[in-house]
Amino acid sequence: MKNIPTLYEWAGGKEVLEGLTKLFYEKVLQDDLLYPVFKNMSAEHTRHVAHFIAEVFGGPALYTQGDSGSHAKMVAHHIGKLLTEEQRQRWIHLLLQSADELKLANDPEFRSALVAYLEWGTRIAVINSNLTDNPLQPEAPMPKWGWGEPGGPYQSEE
Ligand code: HEM
Repeated sequence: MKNIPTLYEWAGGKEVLEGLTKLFYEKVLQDDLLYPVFKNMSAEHTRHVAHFIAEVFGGPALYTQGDSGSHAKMVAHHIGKLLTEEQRQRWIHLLLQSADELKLANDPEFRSALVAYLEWGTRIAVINSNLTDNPLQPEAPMPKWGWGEPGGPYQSEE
């Protein structure tokens, strides 16, 4: 059987993902639709998002251990932000544009897994942005993303 790398390994690891989010948020801050949403983001935001994705993609615990983050803390950042579908689509568009510009792995399998994750993650972010309370318990596990299929429909925590 072939040795299948994690998405993290295939993407190129920590430096590649940090480079991706760095370029991405430079674009975000130039974008009329997203600038108002991100204008107050912290200096660490860019690296934290890279570390979150790295961990979800099967890499080391860069977000939960390195940054003292958790899935619930990440979700908390989106609560009440009232993000729109238009903003979500622009977010994905700029992220994928950054991936192309940086020549991230572009094989169909990797890009399919990446887009699937971004579709899932951004839709969850929009749902959470319309809530007033965090639906996650502090100890909720980090999501894990691999090469395969979602496995079932969205069902709320209620
Ligand atoms: C896969 C999708 C996403 C992931 C993995 C993600 C990840 C994160 C993480 C890890 C943080 C916390 C950063 C920190 O600790 O400093 C955060 C904050 C935030 N995210 Fe997301 N996010 C996603 C989608 C989105 C989308 C689609 C939007 C808006 C269109 C958005 C808007 C924000 C905002 C406004 C914050 C707070 C920024 C601040 O500190 O002012 N996120 N996100």
